[in-house]
Amino acid sequence: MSSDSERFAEAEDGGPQPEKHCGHGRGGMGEEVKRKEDQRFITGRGNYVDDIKKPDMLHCEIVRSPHAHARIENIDKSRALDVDGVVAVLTADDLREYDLATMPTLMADTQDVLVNDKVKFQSQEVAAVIATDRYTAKDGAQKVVVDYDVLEPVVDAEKSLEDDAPLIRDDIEGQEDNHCLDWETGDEEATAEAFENADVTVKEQMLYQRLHPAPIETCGAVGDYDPGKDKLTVHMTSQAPHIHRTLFAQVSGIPEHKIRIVSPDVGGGFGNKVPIYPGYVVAAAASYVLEQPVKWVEERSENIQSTGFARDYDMTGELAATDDGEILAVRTDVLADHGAYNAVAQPSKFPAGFFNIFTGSYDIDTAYGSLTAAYTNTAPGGVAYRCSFRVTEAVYLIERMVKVLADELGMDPVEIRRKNFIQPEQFPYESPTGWNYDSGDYEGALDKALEMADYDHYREEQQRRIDEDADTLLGIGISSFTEVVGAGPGKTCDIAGVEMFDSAEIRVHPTGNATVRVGVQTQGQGHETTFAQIVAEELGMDVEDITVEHGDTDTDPYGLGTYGSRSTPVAGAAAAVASRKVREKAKAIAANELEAAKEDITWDRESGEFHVAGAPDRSISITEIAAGAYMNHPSSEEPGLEAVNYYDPPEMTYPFGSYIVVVEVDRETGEVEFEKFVAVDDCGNRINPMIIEGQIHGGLAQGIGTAMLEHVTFDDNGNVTGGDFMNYLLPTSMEIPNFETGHTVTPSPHHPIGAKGVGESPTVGSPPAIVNAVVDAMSHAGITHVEMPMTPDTVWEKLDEAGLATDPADYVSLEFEGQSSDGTADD
Ligand code: PCD
Ligand SMILES: [Cu+]
Repeated sequence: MSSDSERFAEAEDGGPQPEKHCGHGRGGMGEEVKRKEDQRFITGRGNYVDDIKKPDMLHCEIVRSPHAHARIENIDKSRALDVDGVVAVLTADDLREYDLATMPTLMADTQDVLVNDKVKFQSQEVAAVIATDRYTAKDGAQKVVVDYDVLEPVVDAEKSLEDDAPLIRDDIEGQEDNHCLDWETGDEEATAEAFENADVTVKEQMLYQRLHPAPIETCGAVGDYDPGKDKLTVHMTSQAPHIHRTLFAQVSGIPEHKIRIVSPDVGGGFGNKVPIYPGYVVAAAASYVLEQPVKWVEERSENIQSTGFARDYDMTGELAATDDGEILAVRTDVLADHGAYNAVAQPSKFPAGFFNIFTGSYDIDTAYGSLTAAYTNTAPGGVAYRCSFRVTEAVYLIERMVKVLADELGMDPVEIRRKNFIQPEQFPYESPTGWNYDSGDYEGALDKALEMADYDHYREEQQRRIDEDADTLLGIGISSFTEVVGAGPGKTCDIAGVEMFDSAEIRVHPTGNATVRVGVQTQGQGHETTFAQIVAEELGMDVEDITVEHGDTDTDPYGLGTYGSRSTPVAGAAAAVASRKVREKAKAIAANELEAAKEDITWDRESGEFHVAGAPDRSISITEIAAGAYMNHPSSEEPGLEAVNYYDPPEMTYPFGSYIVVVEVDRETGEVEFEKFVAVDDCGNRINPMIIEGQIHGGLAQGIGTAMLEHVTFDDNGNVTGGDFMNYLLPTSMEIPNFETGHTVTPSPHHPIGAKGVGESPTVGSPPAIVNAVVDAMSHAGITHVEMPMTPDTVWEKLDEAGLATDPADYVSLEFEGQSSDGTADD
């Protein structure tokens, strides 16, 4: 560990800490503490929204449109109301009375809670049936008769922008076509000039297909209005409870202090649980109106078909370079499908998210990007699926283009990266599109990955197979990505106007243990462990003596929630700063107890104790100090021992990594198998290496799903043809290879404990490595790109195009050998 920790000096009393804290054994920074929360999860004692039971609780089922585009002519509730046990049927007309027929999206568009007039995507929410149990609610939902005037749908962004496309948003005044927004970044003229003067230019079009984040737990809510206290409690699957409370207050007119949002255990979020969905509003509104708790929980296909999708960026990338591989400029143009409403989930001043980080890990002088977004008759979305607001799309673009350029120049993709990397001494580095990278050592991570992957050996093996015309081809793909995570600062990043800071509150109790409350919300990341580790490190406490709470707006300090890998960069910083505030006060109490001056008290990180300078034997632990704070507090201080910090980050953090993937491509079937999968990540100082390892494994699995299997598809009638797990293919353990992980440590210079986020890195970084590998297997025959998901038929078509496919006739005759023409075995 020493070489890592030598990279930075430990600032006096609390600067960035070495990666592994020499094992003082209290479960602080760098220790592989087992996850505290797993005790309840693995013994079946988790408490998810659907586990919540309330006396007199009603159940809600949503009636959804079978059509993608249709005007509602009539809704007949009567047969549903006749069903025994059905209590109410709600439509937009009922919600309008309470001003709840529509709700704002995160980008300030207006979305129907229940369809007001016109259905705009298949599975849109039309009516809600409330009944005494879920089965009765479902029976009732089937008896709601809706008359639709079916309209022509358009589910393709390019077609939706054609002149004769049907108008989707006739509810927006003055809207005459399906154009949603335009955006641009960088210097168009300078970029055009660089392209004109370059030795070489390359261009490639690539679709980052529509994906579904697919958490194990679907979305759900229990609305619970208490007329006695005039208070509305909503238990819901939320990645951002506080901002959801603020939005609920703004939409409903109920004062914010009369609303409590509780996010209990959440079974995966992945960005899917950032937006507000109509179901939440309906459950809350129904409980308010009926004065009884109302539960709504989605089914799987409802979740896939109607909640926030991700990506759907059709991108054109271009690079301009010198003959010897120096990249001079990047240009990109994007056609984005935003679905029926502009409901992308990102800071409000960033209509294309953080896509303009598309210069990646490279020191490129000139860049220009433009984007057009369109409305289509598909569910709204553009959520940051394991992605810091479109950084995934940006990383895919640049890492694919670097491979395209390397092939064009006949250069090794390693060499071209080395030639263009931003160098360690260039940090802080300002990119041509205005990003301020905090720190990085890209070559260090790549070198480590190359060594782990046995790169040279696989290059030789690749050539051998080409020379010998072998049945399988080998491909080696690299991705050296940079992420940008930890939104704020508040002055540039906000959600619905609220600045993106985060918070932590620490209360040390009289007997020496502590409760920590944070404004972020875990969905499986292990915050109950890692936040306790930060406080244990900073206060010299044992990790077992610290309980972390989150997800209750009545008790936790206000925060913006967990997504965009922001918990560690922002709330993690708040936890460290709050701890240091407690430590300051602890010094005053220590001085009182030890009968010394406060200025003479120092804190020793190793022992976790406070002592009088120059007299290490006169020391006192945080437990004794806690007692002193309540039982013998100095007159200079208030009693008690607690602190709160609201942290507005000065900058985001820039984790990075290098992934190397080796694949074998079967020339006969187009099947791709993973030979080797190496992932080297750098997230600065590491809190819990075991949790990080888990984060990387999970995220790589999702990267493989993206590259190989997943796609939400539609037919021309607007039917979702990829809307259930029979058709939307998630990877299982069968498809996942053995991962070899490694790390380097480049601390964030501005973060109180030198940490950067890591949760998204593997999903952001791996798809281009995988695609680069498959392309690499065929690039000697002129193939420059393969679209995701790279199913066997997609790959086989490319093999065929390149003249590399084994004759399909051989394949067919082999298959039917020994069989008679009617398909029965002839023995
Ligand atoms: N340096 C460092 C960093 C980090 N860490 C750790 O790791 C984790 C993570 O972190 P981060 O990066 O900060 O992040 P967060 O914020 O916490 O989280 C978030 C992420 O996370 C991930 N992961 C996960 N896991 C799980 N289990 N589940 C889930 O759901 C999930 N999701 C996903 C996503 S998608 Mo978005 O929302 O789309 O935007 S974003 C995201 C945590 O526990 C922490 O503490 C450590 O240790 N160290
Ligand atoms: Cu994205």
